[in-house]
Amino acid sequence: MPVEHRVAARGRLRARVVGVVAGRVSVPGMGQEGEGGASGRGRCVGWPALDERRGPLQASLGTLGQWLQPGMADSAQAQKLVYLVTGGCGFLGEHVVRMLLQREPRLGELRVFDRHLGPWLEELKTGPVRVTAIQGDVTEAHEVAAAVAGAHVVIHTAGLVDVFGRASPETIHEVNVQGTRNVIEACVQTGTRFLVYTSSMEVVGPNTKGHPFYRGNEDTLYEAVHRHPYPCSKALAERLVLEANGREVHGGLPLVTCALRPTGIYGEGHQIMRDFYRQGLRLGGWLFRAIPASVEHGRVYVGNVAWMHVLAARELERRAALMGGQVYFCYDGSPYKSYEDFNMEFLGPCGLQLVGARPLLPYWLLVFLAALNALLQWLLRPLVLYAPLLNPYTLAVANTTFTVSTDKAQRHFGYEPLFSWEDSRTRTILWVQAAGSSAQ
Ligand SMILES: NC(=O)C1=CN([C@@H]2O[C@H](COP(=O)(O)OP(=O)(O)OC[C@H]3O[C@@H](n4cnc5c(N)ncnc54)[C@H](O)[C@@H]3O)[C@@H](O)[C@H]2O)C=CC1
Ligand SMILES: CC(C)CCC[C@@H](C)[C@H]1CC[C@H]2[C@@H]3[C@H](O)CC4=CC(=O)CC[C@]4(C)[C@H]3CC[C@]12C
Repeated sequence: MPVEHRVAARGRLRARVVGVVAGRVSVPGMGQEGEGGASGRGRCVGWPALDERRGPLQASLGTLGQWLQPGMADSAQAQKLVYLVTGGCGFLGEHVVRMLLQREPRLGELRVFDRHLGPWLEELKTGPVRVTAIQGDVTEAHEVAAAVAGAHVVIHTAGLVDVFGRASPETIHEVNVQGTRNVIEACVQTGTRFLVYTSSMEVVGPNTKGHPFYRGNEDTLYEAVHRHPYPCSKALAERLVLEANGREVHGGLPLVTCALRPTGIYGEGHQIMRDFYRQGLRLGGWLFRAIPASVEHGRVYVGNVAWMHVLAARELERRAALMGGQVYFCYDGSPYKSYEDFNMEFLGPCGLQLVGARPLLPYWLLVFLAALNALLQWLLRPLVLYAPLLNPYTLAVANTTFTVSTDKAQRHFGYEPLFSWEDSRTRTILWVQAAGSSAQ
């Protein structure tokens, strides 16, 4: 393990740096001109309203020239940048970290900030890029500020992803909303100008009424009403990020922010996929259909989500006027299918079978079982954490069509999926097989 030491950051800020390793840089990406678009707004039932802290420059987005620091365009090729990835050791975060090291030619230093640092960071020891592992908590403003100080770009992907009732609503709110507020304030205090936030499709829906969202885009009208703490927190945090666009940061220049909204992410490291696989193995290779095949669920490969983050972060500087304050769904060529049929694309080749062309249990019984699980969770909470996959919220999400069809990220910053559906599928199958065999 690396030797623990402390570094002084700007002013009186201090960060806990637990390791410095280096990685590799390779192939550059791309980018092209695009046009403007709209961002979505959700409503959380039973949650506090946001502080109305709008930046002074928000209403007056300038021309590209106004956003560039003097000489930036000329020195763009030569300038090496410091990136910070919060949540860099999570499922998505690890892919973002690796993608930056492989595909961001201007990367000079990569800071990986997470509550729990992964041992795989040690692998990144060779190569020209300095990788700084920072163990920290986004809910601690001083830790965030110390990590952000001196960074050019922040990719804020840290979050508490919990739709199963493992964490309290207050904790989810604290990490996802206050954590995001801390990241924004740190950017403002320390002069960091570019912030990419990992939002979620859950910011839009499915809503509490179970309305379908069919091939929707960023401009599709949809009644976004949330009750569950996770989508509420993501919606509030996304709003904070978008409203922070244009705020003046230390040094006088405007903050530029955007939010990326993945649908259900799959790929190497996807815990729920691994859990389904293990459950199937325990049941002798069978899984039982619970949701009608006609309910389509949007899914996106983790490598493409990571690639979209890298491109968005890169292009925020050049296309600030266009991208600032915008939201983008994350999409790729993954087929539209029901949650279970989609999982079978990977679990099938691993030897599992999905039983039933139609759900084996009537829907009312699933609703009853989900409600029973919720009741048991509440009753048992003082004694033990009971958090099964099936609860009223997950059932509603799984049972509501939610698919996106958009090219906004392509138009605004030249995003094209880096991995084809075939590649994404093969990579995921190989990972499921390896993860499954390591569980035996
Ligand atoms: N998994 C999915 O299908 C989707 C995820 N997202 C969003 O993507 C982001 C990443 O999600 P995943 O990688 O799936 O989750 P994950 O749980 O694998 O990763 C989250 C990371 O954040 C870190 N983290 C949590 N609380 C923290 C804190 N207080 N301080 C510092 N680090 C903290 C965790 O240690 C973890 O490494 C989240 O913001 C999530 O809301 C959005 C859409 C879909
Ligand atoms: C047994 C049930 C009938 C099936 C359970 C499946 C569920 C566990 C999952 C179905 C849909 C998933 C969610 C969806 O992909 C959207 C998400 C976006 C996020 O930002 C976080 C994760 C999630 C909420 C994801 C969670 C698991 C499902 C509810």
